[in-house]
Amino acid sequence: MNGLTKQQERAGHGIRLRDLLRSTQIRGIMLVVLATGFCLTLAALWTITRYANNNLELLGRTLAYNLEAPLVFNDAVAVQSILDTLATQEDLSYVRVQNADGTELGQSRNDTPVAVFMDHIANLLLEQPLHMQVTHAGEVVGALELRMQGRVLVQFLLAGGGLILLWLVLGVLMAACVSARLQQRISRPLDVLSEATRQITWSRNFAGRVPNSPILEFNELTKDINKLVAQVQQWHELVLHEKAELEHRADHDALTGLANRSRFEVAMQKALLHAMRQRGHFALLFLDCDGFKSINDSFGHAAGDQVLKKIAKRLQNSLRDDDQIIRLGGDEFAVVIGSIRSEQDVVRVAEKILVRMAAPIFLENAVLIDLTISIGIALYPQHGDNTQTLSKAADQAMYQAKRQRLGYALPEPGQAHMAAAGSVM
Ligand SMILES: Nc1nc2c(ncn2[C@@H]2O[C@H](COP(=O)(O)OP(=O)(O)OP(=O)(O)O)[C@@H](O)[C@H]2O)c(=O)[nH]1
Repeated sequence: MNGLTKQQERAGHGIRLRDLLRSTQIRGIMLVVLATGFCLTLAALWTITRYANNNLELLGRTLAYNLEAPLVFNDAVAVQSILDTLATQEDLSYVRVQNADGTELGQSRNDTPVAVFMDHIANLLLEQPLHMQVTHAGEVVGALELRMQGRVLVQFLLAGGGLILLWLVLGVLMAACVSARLQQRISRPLDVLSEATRQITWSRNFAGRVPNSPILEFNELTKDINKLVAQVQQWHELVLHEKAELEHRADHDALTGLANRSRFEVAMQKALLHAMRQRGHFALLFLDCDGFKSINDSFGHAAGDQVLKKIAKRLQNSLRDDDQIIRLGGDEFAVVIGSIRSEQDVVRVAEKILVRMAAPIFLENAVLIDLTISIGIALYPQHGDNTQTLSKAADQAMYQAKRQRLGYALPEPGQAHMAAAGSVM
């Protein structure tokens, strides 16, 4: 992993688009620069070589014209004088003049190291030495042999090399500029796109959307991603909704919407813990309808269901929001009331419930039902210090209330039998 950036680690081990674009750009521009430099050099070399060869021939003709008279008179001094003058003025490295018999009448040679070096370069490119005859009135009077120095050629090569180097530097600078521009115009929108996608995935914020891109293709991709995110969002919301519904169904009663038996232990533990911490009290009420079976038998199961729903509603209306109402099953309900200060508080609640339950229940088909309920009350810590003992105490009190038609009952302090209805500890 050494040498890899965090983004590379995240993206795996592939090359980044930005780097790929940059290297492709630089390679492309370098290739163009080198190719054009090479072609230009070839064209220029060809031109200069042709020019130099023509120049050599022109020089030969000029010399031949000037040497015509001295050669007719076989005047070696005049020949040498012309050679000295012309060879130093022109770019010549070697000139030799012979008369018609082949006798040498004059010679000029530049032997300096620079001239010798340039001579070698000129020999590579030019067709030399140039041999030329000197004629007079149609007769050959002598011959010339001459070579160019190649100074101009070397100057051209140096200048050309410098230009190519400059061209290369400019090419690299151009590549860097183009690459930076590309990064701005392609990589940045792509970075924005991938960052937004990553944010949505990581934060699971499916309400988020990828912003539009100035590049058409990226924009199409953005639209597709956003469509996909919208679908995922819908799916996610559906899953969340179903999950919530399943969770609700798991601990709620389908008929009344109250918490079901699975919540009873949780509610009791919560109330116990709170009361123990606060050194306070709480109450458990067990409620059971009297003769509910006869309602089912007389009016049908659907009517029984309606009655159970009304009872649940009346219980909710009689209690505070933070009191837990649980349907234990059938016609049995439990109520856990926290923050009880005294027994009178619970008694008042039980009486309030009984008053509400005493009102007749009207069913849809104009059936009127009179229903009574029995309530058993147990208080923490007086009647038990855990769920089991409190449940047992409340249950026994409820049966006591039912048997004696008391409405509600509490266990007597320190006794196995139940307290009488309305008794105060
Ligand atoms: N309609 C309806 N009836 C139910 C439901 N659950 C249980 N029951 C019925 O409720 C009745 C409860 O009967 P019991 O436990 O004998 O209660 P009861 O008739 O009130 O008798 P006591 O409690 O002794 O007064 C049974 O007939 C059950 O079939 C329900 O969800 N809907």
